[in-house]
Amino acid sequence: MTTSYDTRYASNPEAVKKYNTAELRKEFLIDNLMEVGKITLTYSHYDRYIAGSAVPDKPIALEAIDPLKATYFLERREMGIINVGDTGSVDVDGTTYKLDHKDALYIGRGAKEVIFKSDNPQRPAKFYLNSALAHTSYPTKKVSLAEANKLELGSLETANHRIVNQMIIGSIVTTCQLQMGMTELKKGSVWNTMPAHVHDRRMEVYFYLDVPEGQSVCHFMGQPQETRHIWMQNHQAVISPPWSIHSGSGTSNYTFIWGMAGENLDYGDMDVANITDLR
Ligand SMILES: O=C[C@H](O)[C@@H](O)CC(=O)C(=O)O
Ligand SMILES: [Zn+2]
Repeated sequence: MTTSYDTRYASNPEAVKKYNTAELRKEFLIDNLMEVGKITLTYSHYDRYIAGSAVPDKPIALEAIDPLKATYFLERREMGIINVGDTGSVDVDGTTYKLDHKDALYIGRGAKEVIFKSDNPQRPAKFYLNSALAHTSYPTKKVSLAEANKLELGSLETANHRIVNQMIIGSIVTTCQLQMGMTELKKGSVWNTMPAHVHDRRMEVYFYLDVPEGQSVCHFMGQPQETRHIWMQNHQAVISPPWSIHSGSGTSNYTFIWGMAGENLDYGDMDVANITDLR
């Protein structure tokens, strides 16, 4: 089996208050990404968002999984892809999109045949995948890291100097629900998304990468006055419910990919939690 999936139901913040470490990780952590020769997917019932990966040692086709009850994966969905490995390509209904390290691809609803390939199977492409429901079909488009809309946030003094690369975002690609990008922390900065925020109208998934060997990222989640943490390793992802903050602090600098979907497409529509009010 090249494709496997795992289902995560939505949980109530009142129930999550009582979770121990193992329960919290089982519910929110995605720790089976980037397996060579496989497509691994997590289907979250928050906005029916799917996060996963495809690492082709030989060409791998995207197949519909049972919970979609669809004849092909993108029958009612759109997809965003960011390559965090070596150069590869994605064939979408016969058109080849070459993706270098950190390039993104948006695929609109209705694409029937999606095939993942690596240029060199010894050094495979590592495609991180996010997918949301789509009400209509918008054109497929590649977005390189150079084409991203860049926001410089934070400062070295507060250990959160970082560049937010907005890649799959309104001004660059038209999507139904999906927004994706990659935030790179500068050397000496370890905090992401601080001050933290929630957006109850959108769920979000964070995928951590560029975490050096022997280092980790401590990811903070929960309602702003009821936070919990999940220690995360390189190439792991975490589901952020709409009611949760999503912020992290690393033992070094690192990068992460954020992806979200829900009620609106307004990136700046966040409810920021004051740092001194966090509990
Ligand atoms: O809703 C937006 C997302 O949480 C991220 O884009 C935030 C982020 O990359 C950062 O502050 O570093
Ligand atoms: Zn957010």
